[in-house]
Amino acid sequence: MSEPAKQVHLGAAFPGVNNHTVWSDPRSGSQIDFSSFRHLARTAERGKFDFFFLAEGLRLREHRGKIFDLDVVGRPDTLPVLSALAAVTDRIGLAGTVNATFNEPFELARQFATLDHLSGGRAAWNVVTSSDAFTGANFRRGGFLDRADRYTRAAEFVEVARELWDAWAPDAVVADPAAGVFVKDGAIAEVRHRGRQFDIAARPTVPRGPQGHPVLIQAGNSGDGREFAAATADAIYTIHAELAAGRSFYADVKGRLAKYGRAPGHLKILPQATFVLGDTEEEARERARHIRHQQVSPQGAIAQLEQVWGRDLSGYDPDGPLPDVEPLADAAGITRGRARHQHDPLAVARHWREVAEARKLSIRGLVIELTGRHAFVGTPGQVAEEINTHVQGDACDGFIISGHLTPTGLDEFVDTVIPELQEREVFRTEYDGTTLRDHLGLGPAPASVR
Ligand SMILES: Cc1cc2nc3c(=O)[nH]c(=O)nc-3n(C[C@H](O)[C@H](O)[C@H](O)COP(=O)(O)O)c2cc1C
Repeated sequence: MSEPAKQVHLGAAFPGVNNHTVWSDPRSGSQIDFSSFRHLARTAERGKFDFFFLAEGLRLREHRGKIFDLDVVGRPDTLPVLSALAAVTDRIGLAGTVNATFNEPFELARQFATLDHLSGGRAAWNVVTSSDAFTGANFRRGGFLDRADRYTRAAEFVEVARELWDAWAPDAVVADPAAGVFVKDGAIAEVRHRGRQFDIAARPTVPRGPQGHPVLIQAGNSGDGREFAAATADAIYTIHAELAAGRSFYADVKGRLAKYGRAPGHLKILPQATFVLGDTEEEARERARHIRHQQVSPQGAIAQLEQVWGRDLSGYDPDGPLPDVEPLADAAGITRGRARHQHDPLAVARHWREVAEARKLSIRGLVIELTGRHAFVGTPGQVAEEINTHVQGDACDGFIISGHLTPTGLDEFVDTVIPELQEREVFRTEYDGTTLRDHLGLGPAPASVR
């Protein structure tokens, strides 16, 4: 008998604070009103998604000394939004991105345990590790973390959070009126932790949550990031959505699990992806072309070029060729906050020149060509088939997907692609369990050590 097909896992990301979110479209709604978050979360729940997902940005991006206002700017805080969504959804997981560099374990463990209670076991924490000084200047530590330390801090952070989540015995609350006892004697441990990053003695105030430990997601790509995920996380949010790149990432990360006593199924690999649908493939491609032009405006193309070149290029024509001047070697500084292409601008510029020359592309054409996200483009059947090919081909376990429009960008996917996946028997038609751990097939959290 052949093996049963792997089940596809899906997260629904609220469109981000980046140029992939098309805010200029007349159909685009509020980025801030609760009704937008509610619409998207409920749509994803109607589609039986595993979870709804919010990213986090802690500092507004600046470009050439000004707030970068070509993309969406500004977002409400993640945890209150997810807490409010817990009240208007029943089953879907609620995943929030929160930084391990600038927060404290006691506060964060308490907040996620609370979300887990409010949602009946649907909380997930996406642990991110951005450590740049620009963002760090927001915080009372006044500084930031050496980049090399970002995962040692994250690992110690998660270790402490787990001790805090385990501090209440599962049966701590007895509420026995006859005996006059509310909490069992000795059932709430004091957590004492002395490490390089944290030195605390704490007795958590929130009882153990329904999931024990909220689901942990990790977003990061380096070797250290992969190792941290293999040791610690339940899922990875990755950028490797192309089939070949996905396969090699998948093999690499799943191959790291055994040494931590973990099985391949314990860590789900979920690349980010987007989609464009049409009644025919040609219509979908035409729509995708239109969306890319909405995402990369003429000014946006110049701004992205300036990020790589590290200098003012406002005098160049976006519909003309690449600048004849070379990038400044030290491009860091023209854009502050989360920006792409900062690592090796000279190499990026070389590659961009080669592509522009080979394909005879203007500045804007090149940026459109090279800065898109992985997109599934086609009819609903084609998109479902491609998603399934990635999952069955061990390039991933599913995707965290986002549409281009807030908040209705996912409607079409839920109405047309989800039924195609269900028809192929690779995606649930109903939720089997009640918790996010159930949806992801993770089994219970490690039992409390108490
Ligand atoms: C797919 C993906 C999504 C991410 N989302 C966020 C985010 O929402 N907020 C944030 O501060 N950092 C985010 N990050 C940044 C990571 O936490 C991390 O700082 C960065 O990837 C550097 O770590 P690395 O060297 O291991 O890749 C994301 C990273 C990836 C790969």
